Amino acid sequence: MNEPRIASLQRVTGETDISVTVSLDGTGAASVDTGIGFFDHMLTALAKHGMIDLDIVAKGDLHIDFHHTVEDTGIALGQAIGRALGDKRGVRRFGSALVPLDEALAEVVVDLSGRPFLAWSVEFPASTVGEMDTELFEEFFRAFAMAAMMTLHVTKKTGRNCHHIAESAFKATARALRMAVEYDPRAAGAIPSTKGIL
Ligand SMILES: O=P(O)(O)OC[C@@H](O)[C@@H](O)c1cnc[nH]1
Repeated sequence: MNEPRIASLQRVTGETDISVTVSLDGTGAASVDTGIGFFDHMLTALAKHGMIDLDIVAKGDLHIDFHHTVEDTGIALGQAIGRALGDKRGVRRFGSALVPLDEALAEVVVDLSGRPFLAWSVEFPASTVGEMDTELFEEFFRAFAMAAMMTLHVTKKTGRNCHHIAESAFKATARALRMAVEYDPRAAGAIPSTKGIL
């Protein structure tokens, strides 16, 4: 326990080429280049508020649309976080956060369960924000949760501005994840599951 939880990987398909490095015990330093400005802004917020150092370079078939790049970034990031977590010995496992951005309020609950699941309850009043289709946020979070083998509930409590709604969801995910991956001082290095593995 308390070994540096760092993971790097590269995921290459016929559609995307994505390199990710994560450090779960970082300061929230981020270097993100996906070719999609708003997405970079969201991933930078995820790093900052999750206190996860994040280095992402994603090259994708953006001439088609942003779908493959957004989804595959979720897969690669989720895989890297899952790899950095290892056996999850001594972690809190559960995390939750309510985070506003102006009129928007998002609630996120994370369980590092090993059972991948996304419960998405976020409606956007418009179909785009920046140059991104708002429907892609669900694709990102689903891919991320599946690849990280976590249970993830993302709920919009309220909100009207799409930028605010999206950013509150990413920030709440960051804070919930930060709580879940942190070491529990009372866990004494135990696996936080009655079945002995996660
Ligand atoms: O974390 P802060 O909200 O202090 O800063 C980021 C935020 O100001 C900026 O991303 C934003 C403000 N309104 C929409 N987005």
